[in-house]
Amino acid sequence: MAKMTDDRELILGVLLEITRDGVYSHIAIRNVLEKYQYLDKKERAFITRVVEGTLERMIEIDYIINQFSNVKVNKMKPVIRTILRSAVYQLKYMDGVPDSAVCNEAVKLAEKKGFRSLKGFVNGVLRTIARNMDQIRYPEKEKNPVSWLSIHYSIPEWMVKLWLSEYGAETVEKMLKGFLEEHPTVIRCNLRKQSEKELTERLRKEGVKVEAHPYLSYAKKISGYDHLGGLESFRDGAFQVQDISSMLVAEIAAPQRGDQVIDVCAAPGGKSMHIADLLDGSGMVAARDLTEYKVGLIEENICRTGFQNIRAEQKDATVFDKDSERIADIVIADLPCSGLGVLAKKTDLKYKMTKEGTESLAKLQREILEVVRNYVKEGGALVYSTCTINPAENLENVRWFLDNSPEFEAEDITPFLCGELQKDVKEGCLQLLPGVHDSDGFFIAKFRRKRK
Ligand SMILES: C[S@@+](CC[C@H](N)C(=O)[O-])C[C@H]1O[C@@H](n2cnc3c(N)ncnc32)[C@H](O)[C@@H]1O
Repeated sequence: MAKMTDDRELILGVLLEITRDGVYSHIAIRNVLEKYQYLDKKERAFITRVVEGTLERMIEIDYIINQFSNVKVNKMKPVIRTILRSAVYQLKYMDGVPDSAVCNEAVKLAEKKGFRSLKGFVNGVLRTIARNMDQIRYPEKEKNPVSWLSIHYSIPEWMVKLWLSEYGAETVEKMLKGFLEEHPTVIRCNLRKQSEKELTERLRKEGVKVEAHPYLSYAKKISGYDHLGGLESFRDGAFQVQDISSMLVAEIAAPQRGDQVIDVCAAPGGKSMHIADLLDGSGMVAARDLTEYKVGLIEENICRTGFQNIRAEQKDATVFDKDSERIADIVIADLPCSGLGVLAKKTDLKYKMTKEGTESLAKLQREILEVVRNYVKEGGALVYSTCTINPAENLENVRWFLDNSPEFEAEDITPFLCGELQKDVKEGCLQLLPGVHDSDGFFIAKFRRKRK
């Protein structure tokens, strides 16, 4: 039992780092699991599940707490608020943990953290919630769809409104459900290292379950392994973890032997490595990013695969690089964005991103596009992509770009896609939606510099 208390204290620490101190959830979770390597598999899984689940369901959890507590969540001390949140997650979503244990452990933890005087409060709120879990009053779906969707799927109201106006209620609900579903790991076979068939056989020998992905033959869904670092095939660089949506960028870029490619925002290097692979040892990919740290991440990936036709460079994409003027057959602009298409993977992002944040990112994207279009040679291509489902960062930016860049024309990406995706191409571009497509939310457009 003492061990469980320790786990809950670790959970509290991680959640505070994320919600109070602004640390990214994947980093906070990775740090704690690395620091406490002696924890067994079950404890590690418990910590990960409670942290991620609490973040995933935090809007609903706060709504429940507010219904039964006189002190509202936003008035509580961060430690108490966080203890209550993770306890309510366990009460509502983890059948395997008895309610009494959840309440007792939360009370003990409050005392251990110096809140002896609030033990009664924590106990009272949690026991009332445990008793009334079936009696919670939610907003009515028909009368107040925005609140209902927001609370039911724990998505901020401003995001629900944004998507309702663009995609309609039925699609939005599919998307929100999609964010909460578990997704298998998707990998890309490094074709230069082996065929997809050879990789599948190798992975199966290592005990991994491998399934085909419907959108691309060399993409696979894998499961049933402990951790990636434990697989020799991964350490050898036989494959790359990459969502299918990201793989489509290189497919749509369609590099030809000997092409010069500049990827202006490349870290950690997924799309650059993919293009280097498709170039089959020829040409060159300049994989750039802003900081030394990010460039280091690209270098690690280059090292792992051993590819020779790619180099990492530290360059600010908003600053014009004279040496790159009109030299690229392909420029990849996979730009910093609000990330609203990957909320399933980045559980804390929905609380950190704001409407204003999306607006300034849309501006930054325009600023970068204005600079990097100059690197595309005559007849060359510029591929623009984001991992968001915010129209202002996607189709609206495409329209803006075409209006302001008469030397470019839109290129229809339909021929580069499988039949299932071709029907979703709009104005030559593809908007993938989580829960609707078998992928993250993602956007891809392609422009070509006209020949004179
Ligand atoms: C969407 S991520 C790129 C993901 C990458 N293309 C891949 O497939 O692995 C956007 C990247 O833009 C970088 N970035 C942000 N501002 C930048 C700038 N001014 N110049 C260059 N890179 C920038 C970020 O560091 C981040 O790595």
